[in-house]
Amino acid sequence: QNIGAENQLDAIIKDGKLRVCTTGDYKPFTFHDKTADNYQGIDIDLAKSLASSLGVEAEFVATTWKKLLADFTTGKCDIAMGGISVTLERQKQVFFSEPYLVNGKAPIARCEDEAKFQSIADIDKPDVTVIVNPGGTNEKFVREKLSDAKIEIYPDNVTIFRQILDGKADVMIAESVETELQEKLHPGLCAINPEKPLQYGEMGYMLPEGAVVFKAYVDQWLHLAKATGEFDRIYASHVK
Ligand SMILES: O=C(O)C(=O)C[C@]1(C(=O)O)C=C[C@@H](O)C=C1
Repeated sequence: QNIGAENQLDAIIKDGKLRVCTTGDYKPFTFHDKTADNYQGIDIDLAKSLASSLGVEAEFVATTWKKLLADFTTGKCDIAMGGISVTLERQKQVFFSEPYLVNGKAPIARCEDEAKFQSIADIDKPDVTVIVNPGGTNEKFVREKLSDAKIEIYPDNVTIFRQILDGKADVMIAESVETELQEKLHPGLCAINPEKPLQYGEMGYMLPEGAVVFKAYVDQWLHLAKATGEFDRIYASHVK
């Protein structure tokens, strides 16, 4: 259905559901658990909290990093949540909520290589293989910053970290929150300087272009989630 932008909030309430586009491949924000057949993560819990504040159900709509913008701009969902970077390129076609996290791109590698990969220049060498998931800002970053290193595209952002451990690639450059979690999930991998990312980044929720009333609501809900400690509680339950 094509909802007039200014009526988005009313339409969601009337519809009884909040359709949330999410990729399900990005811990700790959005993860599709195949066995349990459900979505888990910081942004999944926050989506449920947003839906509940509206008195509606959250309905998760699967998307991919490649299809995210197309799925969103063709109206497959009301909001997109799950570790999405705010970019000016996307902002030309959509609105973003206020940013809810600041982090940025940082490397992760086998721990024995930590000293070898301290900077972009260290990584950008012909004998270094950088593995990257396609379609998002990780791919954009490595394509812009690396010219000599080998770039290997690997489609599954869930098993991608295992590839480094197995020696199929040397480094991945991802978001610092993610590298800090993945080093815990993969003993042998080390997040490299996550406190000093190689590039500044912010995460936000993707909203329909022009949906000013809905954006005002989401921003206020987010503000309250932060002010009341709900945001921190949800965050801490996924990042131990
Ligand atoms: O495109 C974005 O918004 C993202 O931040 C998503 C993105 C990516 O850049 O590919 C970020 C980190 C994860 O490793 C997976 C997905």
